[in-house]
Amino acid sequence: MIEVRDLRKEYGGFVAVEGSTFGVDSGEVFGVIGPNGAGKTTTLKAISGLLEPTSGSVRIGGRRADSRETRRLLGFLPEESPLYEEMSPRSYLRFFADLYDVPRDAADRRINETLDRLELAHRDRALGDMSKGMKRKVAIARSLVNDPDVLIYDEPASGLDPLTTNYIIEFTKELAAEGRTVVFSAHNLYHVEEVCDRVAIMNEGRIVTKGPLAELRDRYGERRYHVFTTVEVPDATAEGDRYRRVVDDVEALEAVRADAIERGGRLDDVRTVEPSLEGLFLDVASSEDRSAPGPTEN
Ligand SMILES: Nc1ncnc2c1ncn2[C@@H]1O[C@H](COP(=O)(O)OP(=O)(O)OP(=O)(O)O)[C@@H](O)[C@H]1O
Repeated sequence: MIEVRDLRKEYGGFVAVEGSTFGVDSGEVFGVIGPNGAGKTTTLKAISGLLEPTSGSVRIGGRRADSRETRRLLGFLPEESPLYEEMSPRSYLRFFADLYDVPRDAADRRINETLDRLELAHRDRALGDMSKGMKRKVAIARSLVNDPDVLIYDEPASGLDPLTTNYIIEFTKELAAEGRTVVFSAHNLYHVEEVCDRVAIMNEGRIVTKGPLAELRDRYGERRYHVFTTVEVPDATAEGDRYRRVVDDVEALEAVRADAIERGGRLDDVRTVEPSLEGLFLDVASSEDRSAPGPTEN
């Protein structure tokens, strides 16, 4: 659905994005993650046809990102979305539906449905009097007025309280489950972990790695085992009436079991702890420093 090839964007002489290549399949949720200034917004704006690449190409459904046809099937949620403060959500959304030539009846139906799904009350109150979370929901509703197949969401839940953040993440999942393709940027890695099928990790304008999260975890993250025993074993910490030892592999786990039996106890429980994306990101960044691995294919 989305094909980004060798994307490069310079601002003046400054290279903000360089050599970005990736594809996003129809119905997929793809995360672009990385620290501030990594080039996420620039990438998302280029996909949305709002920024012309210095070189390279972006194609959506086989067409140029900045073509009229593409614009009709795309919904963009900017990182900061200034709303017209004196307008109500309803009049604001009608205004954008008009820009897309959505017939008034269909527009009103869609606006009501979307605001219902987003549980947004006070549809006729001025936007200026609304909370940050409510405004973000209106901006999300705006990205849906043309019923787009492709959604490009720049930090959709940034700076919101945990409840609203969770709500927006769940809503994004629903949009993907309806078959829409979603490209999503975040620097809070927890959000990405919740929603994305695959991710590209960016740093200083380049994609340092990309792929399914599980694969990136296998490549970079370390899985650990938390082993619980009924008796004290070396290097274990007491936890209630049990002892816990953290090990890296199955061999070490077996050794803890043997230690427990030797001391007259037994293995009580084992929990596998997957590395968090946060840890994974640090691993990728540090292996970049050491060996600068090239980006992998899709
Ligand atoms: N219009 C511009 N003119 C000059 N430099 C720019 C412009 N827009 C972005 N940059 C620079 O390009 C780099 C990438 O910016 P971009 O906004 O794409 O990063 P980002 O990963 O989205 O960061 P953040 O998480 O802070 O939003 C940054 O160093 C930024 O300062």
